[in-house]
Amino acid sequence: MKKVAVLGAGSWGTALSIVLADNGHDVRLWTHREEQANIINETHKNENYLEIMIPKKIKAYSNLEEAIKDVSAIVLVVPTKAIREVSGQLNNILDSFPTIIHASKGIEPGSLKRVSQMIDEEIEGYNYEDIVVLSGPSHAEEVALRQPTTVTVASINEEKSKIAQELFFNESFRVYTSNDVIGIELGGALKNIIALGAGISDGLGYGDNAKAALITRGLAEITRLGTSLGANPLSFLGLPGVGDLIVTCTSVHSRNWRAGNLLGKGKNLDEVLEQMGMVVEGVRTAKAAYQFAKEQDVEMPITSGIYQILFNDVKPREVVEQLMNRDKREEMDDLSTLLRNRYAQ
Ligand SMILES: NC(=O)C1=CN([C@@H]2O[C@H](COP(=O)(O)OP(=O)(O)OC[C@H]3O[C@@H](n4cnc5c(N)ncnc54)[C@H](OP(=O)(O)O)[C@@H]3O)[C@@H](O)[C@H]2O)C=CC1
Ligand SMILES: O=C(CO)COP(=O)(O)O
Repeated sequence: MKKVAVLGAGSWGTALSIVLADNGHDVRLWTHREEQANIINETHKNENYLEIMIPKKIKAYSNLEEAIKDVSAIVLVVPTKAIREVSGQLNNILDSFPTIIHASKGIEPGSLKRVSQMIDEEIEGYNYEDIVVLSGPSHAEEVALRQPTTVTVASINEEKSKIAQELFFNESFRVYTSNDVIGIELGGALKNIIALGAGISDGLGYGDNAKAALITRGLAEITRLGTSLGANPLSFLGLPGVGDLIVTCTSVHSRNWRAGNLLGKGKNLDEVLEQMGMVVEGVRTAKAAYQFAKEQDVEMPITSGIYQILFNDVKPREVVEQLMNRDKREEMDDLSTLLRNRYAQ
């Protein structure tokens, strides 16, 4: 049994706490709101985020220092926009270096940093190579019901990814390892943009053909950007790539899909975000990926179209028309060059 602190008591933090508690660990679920910690401890529910009973042995904390005392692992699972703030708070109170596993999916606009890079910048003295990312097709709602789920944990330090695999692995939560931190983080972050697109497509009344096109061509542009940033292209064929694209683009559980669906039905971004009440990571990540694509000189037409819908009030149908009328091309042209170059080395 290990002592583990899960920081972030939203849907995903709660679901991951349940996996850890099922595995016999002493789980401390930290929220930045004292009232929420009291409610969780009294009722064993976290109703705004998940409609399930939380095992009684999971204890909620609102005091960060108490929550992380003597833990061997910290699971950081706040929205990407809060990663720096929470990591900064940790920096002030950590007196040892437990294994840090993050499960957040996003890229920071402006700096274009991935989550592990932000953690590294905020926590002094922590070895970047030891940070672990957990990602994959995993709706919190299904994980909390112990439905079969598969994820990947990646770290440059193999020993750390094995520690994370051991912590979470059980009969309904199968965990693979990888050393491709860049690919695993980018796959999880960038698929949220495509999920917004899939929701928009459904909101416009388009069918399965359009969604399959978005998933497949979305994967192509994720792979283009990802490999230009140093990811292994094969990672995008795995759980945090294709797997997570399927799960978020085809499910009403996905907040990104739901937000896109409302946009497709004619609501504007402010109205959508107000209605959602939970984090929609694809919005900020679309801003970051649009900027990244320009910097890296990588073609990302779907991401660019979604950026135009989100931030420039371009009508979704106009974007669809632009996408369908782009210059004719061979399907695999740049991807085959990319794979040839990589494996010729
Ligand atoms: N839900 C899912 O199925 C999955 C989510 N993820 C990823 O996990 C991350 C978290 O998502 P999820 O749990 O779903 O999000 P939710 O919106 O469900 O919950 C976010 C939680 O973080 C808290 N929070 C927000 N800002 C801060 C802050 N500055 N300090 C401390 N806590 C803060 C929120 O508190 P408050 O209640 O006050 O707003 C809330 O408890 C995202 O990056 C998401 O992409 C990954 C896989 C699956
Ligand atoms: O990442 C997820 C499932 O793997 C959850 O996606 P949403 O944030 O769109 O709900």
